[in-house]
Amino acid sequence: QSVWGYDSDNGPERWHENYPLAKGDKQSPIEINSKEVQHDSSLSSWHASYDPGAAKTILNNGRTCRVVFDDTFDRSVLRGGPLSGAYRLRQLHLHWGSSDQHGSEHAIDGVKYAAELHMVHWNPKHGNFAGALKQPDGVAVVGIFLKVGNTPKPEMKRILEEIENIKTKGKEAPFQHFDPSILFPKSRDYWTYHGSFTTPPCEECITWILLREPIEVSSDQMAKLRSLSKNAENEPMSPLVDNWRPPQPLKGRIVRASFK
Ligand SMILES: NS(=O)(=O)c1ccc(C(=O)NCc2ccc(F)cc2F)cc1
Repeated sequence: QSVWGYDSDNGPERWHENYPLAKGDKQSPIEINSKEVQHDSSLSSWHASYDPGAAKTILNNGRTCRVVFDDTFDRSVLRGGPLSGAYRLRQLHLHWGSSDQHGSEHAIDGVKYAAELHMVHWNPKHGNFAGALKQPDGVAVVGIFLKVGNTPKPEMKRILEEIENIKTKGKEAPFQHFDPSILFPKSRDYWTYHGSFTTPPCEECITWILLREPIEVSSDQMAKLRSLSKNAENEPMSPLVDNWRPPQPLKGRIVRASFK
C-alpha cells in the first residue's frame, strides 16, 4: 500500500513517488551551517500565549506521538518573530532516533540531537488548516531540540507518563490541562527559514522557527519514547524509532538568525 513511512520500502527516498512535492525547492528539514546564517536585527522576539485548557488528547498514529489542541478559535496562539498575525496551535509531535546520537530532523553544523519536538500552528486568515497548507505563510512550526543530559526538564515527564497509555498505533488518551510553553528553553534565540512539512504531502507552507537552545531529557525518557510501537496492539511490536527525515537541499534559501 502507498502509505508512507520510514522503512526502506516506504521511506523518505521514495516519498516523491506518491508525493511529488517531496522533490520541491523549499523542503525541510535542512542542515544549518552557522557560518552561512544571516543575523537579522529586524527579527523581533516570538511570543506564545497558550491556554492549558486547549489541550485535548495524546495519540500514537504509528509514525509519531502527537498531542492535539482545540484550534477552533484563537485560544492558544503564537505571534511575533518572523510572523505577521497570530497563528493557532493545532498539535505538537516528536521525531526521534534509535539511539541518543541521532533523531532530530534539523542538524546544526553537523550536530544531530536525540529528538526534535515540533509545535505546529496555522494562520487563521486562511480559514482552516487545509486552506493554510496551500499558502506560503499558512503554517508556523516551532522546533525544539532534545538533548540527553542529567538535568531532565520535569515538564517532559507529563508527555512521557502518558506514553504508557498509547503504546500501540491508533491508541489515544485524554491529555488535558497542559501548557506546552513550559517546554520552551530559557533562551528565545532562534533561526528561521521557509520550508515544508517534513512528512508527506511535504507542502511548502511552513515558516520554521528553530530554537537555538536545546532542552534536556534523560536517557530513560528517550527509552520510553522508543518503547512506542509502530503497529497496532494485535500486531507484532515494532519499535517506533528513527521517524526523522534527513536534511534536504537548501537550494539557495537564506537562514536568518535572531541572535549574533
Ligand atoms: N514534522 S512537521 O512539523 O513538518 C509536520 C507538521 C504537521 C503535519 C500535519 O499536519 N500532517 C497532517 C496533514 C498534512 C497534510 C495534509 F494535507 C493533511 C494533513 F492532515 C505534518 C508534519
